[in-house]
Amino acid sequence: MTIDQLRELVRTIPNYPKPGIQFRDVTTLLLHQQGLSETVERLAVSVADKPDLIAAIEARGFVVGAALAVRLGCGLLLIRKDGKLPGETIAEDYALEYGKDRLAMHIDACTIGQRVLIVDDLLATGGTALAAARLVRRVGGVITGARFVIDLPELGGGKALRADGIEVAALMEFAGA
Ligand SMILES: O=P(O)(O)OC[C@H]1O[C@H](OP(=O)(O)OP(=O)(O)O)[C@H](O)[C@@H]1O
Ligand SMILES: Nc1ncnc2[nH]cnc12
Repeated sequence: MTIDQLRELVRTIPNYPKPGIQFRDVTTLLLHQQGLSETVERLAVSVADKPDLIAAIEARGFVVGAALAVRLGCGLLLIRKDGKLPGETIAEDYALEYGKDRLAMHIDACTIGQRVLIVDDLLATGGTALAAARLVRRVGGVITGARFVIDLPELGGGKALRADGIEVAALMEFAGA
């Protein structure tokens, strides 16, 4: 499949969850057998250096992150919305395109020096991915990069991550907020 064909599988829902937001809905891409496997394969070949762990961000990032971890042969670190993990956690607040939230991870999910790739379905302002990077770094993990299915470049997430020294790639872009 071409990138344009993959792009056509992403549905756009206007004014969700708030007026003015063009919601890029990856669930329609996930429904498509070939679209899903092509997405995972394209992400996999974009990773030159296999990390120890993939840090996948709740909720949509879990889907892509888990599939990519199996394909690359690495472990999966779950970054969850605060209050969902049973063990001892650390947490970071962040802002996103349509609100704010708090992410958490188990304090023992990553050891000092482990190499961690951040994975999510979509990059907008970068607030979520940067909060995930802060969590991993707080326990001594090394961020090797970040991968997304979709980038909304006008929201500046790519620039913000690169300014933090994180290597970033996404499979496709959508214009506008
Ligand atoms: O770059 P940012 O501006 O931080 O936005 C990107 C984040 O927003 C979406 O998640 P959302 O918080 O809507 O959660 P969900 O996956 O649980 O629906 C998306 O899946 C990313 O995690
Ligand atoms: N426009 C958007 N569509 C889907 N998920 C998002 N997360 C942040 N902004 C988003």
